[in-house]
Amino acid sequence: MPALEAQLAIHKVAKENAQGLYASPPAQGSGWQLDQLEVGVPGGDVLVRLHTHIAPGRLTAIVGPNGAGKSSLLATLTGQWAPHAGQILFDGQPLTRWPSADLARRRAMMVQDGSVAFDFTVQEVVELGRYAHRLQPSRNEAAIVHDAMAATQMEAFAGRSVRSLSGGERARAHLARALAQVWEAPSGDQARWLLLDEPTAAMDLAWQHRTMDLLQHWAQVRGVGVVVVVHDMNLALRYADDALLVHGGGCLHGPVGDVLSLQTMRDVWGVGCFAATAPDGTQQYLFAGADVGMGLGG
Ligand SMILES: Nc1ncnc2c1ncn2[C@@H]1O[C@H](COP(=O)(O)OP(=O)(O)OP(=O)(O)O)[C@@H](O)[C@H]1O
Repeated sequence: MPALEAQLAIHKVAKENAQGLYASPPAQGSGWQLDQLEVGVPGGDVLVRLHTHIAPGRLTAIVGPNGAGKSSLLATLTGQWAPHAGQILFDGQPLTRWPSADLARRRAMMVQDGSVAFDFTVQEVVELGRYAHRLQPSRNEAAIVHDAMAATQMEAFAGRSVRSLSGGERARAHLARALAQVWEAPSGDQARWLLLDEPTAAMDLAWQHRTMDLLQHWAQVRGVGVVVVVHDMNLALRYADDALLVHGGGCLHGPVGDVLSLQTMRDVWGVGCFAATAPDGTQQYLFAGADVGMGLGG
């Protein structure tokens, strides 16, 4: 079995191998250094062990089965949950030493549950993204809010109660809020980050692709680090640079095509899968259903 395939026998190695394909994380620097990190629900068991580095300017897809710990990892990256063990360094400094106001200007989060406590309009929700900048506002505050709504085509909904929106529209409003929060670099050339938990889950096919395309653009052109939880392997294969697969208590982190191999589909999800190449050369998968091996039904 080739070395890569051996590493991707996930269920056999995950518990021992918390490193993945990026087995030697670079020395402290920009981005997220996950140093012998153990993630879990506060007071609960450890769900995932990780030792890796997430670099800015790349789109990293977090993938894995339901309940594997993807949202728990994001909650730990944002500092909402403390790690069970190990530490997180953000731009070389322990996350716990970062003042929350500084962090809020550098990274925006979009959670899975997009419900809001008050009856805010879409514009008010997007303006909330600018709250972190209230002490040092940009000269472009109004334009940023407008442009963030335009980026997700929500200008026409600006005055609508966010509670009245469909699931996909609400997701676009919250994405606009996150974009507004990190629209401009706060100072110098510091990288900004988007940490997004299944932003495309409620979106139709077109918006799934528009959203991932937008995020890829932000990573490639603006140098923003994008960490996004997705369940759609074809979205990950098409738009992500890297995949961080969370499974069986460990993780595999590496170039998306290496991590999300045909073997991974079978080993982790038990789903038969065929590769097809799109006209633009992107590898995509056709799924043959659960536990059917390589047969296409019948
Ligand atoms: N607040 C909580 N209290 C108790 N258990 C929790 C809590 N939040 C999550 N869990 C449990 O921790 C495990 C990991 O949950 P998490 O939401 O991180 O998974 P996930 O990989 O994001 O799953 P999904 O793909 O379904 O969104 C699950 O078994 C879940 O039931």
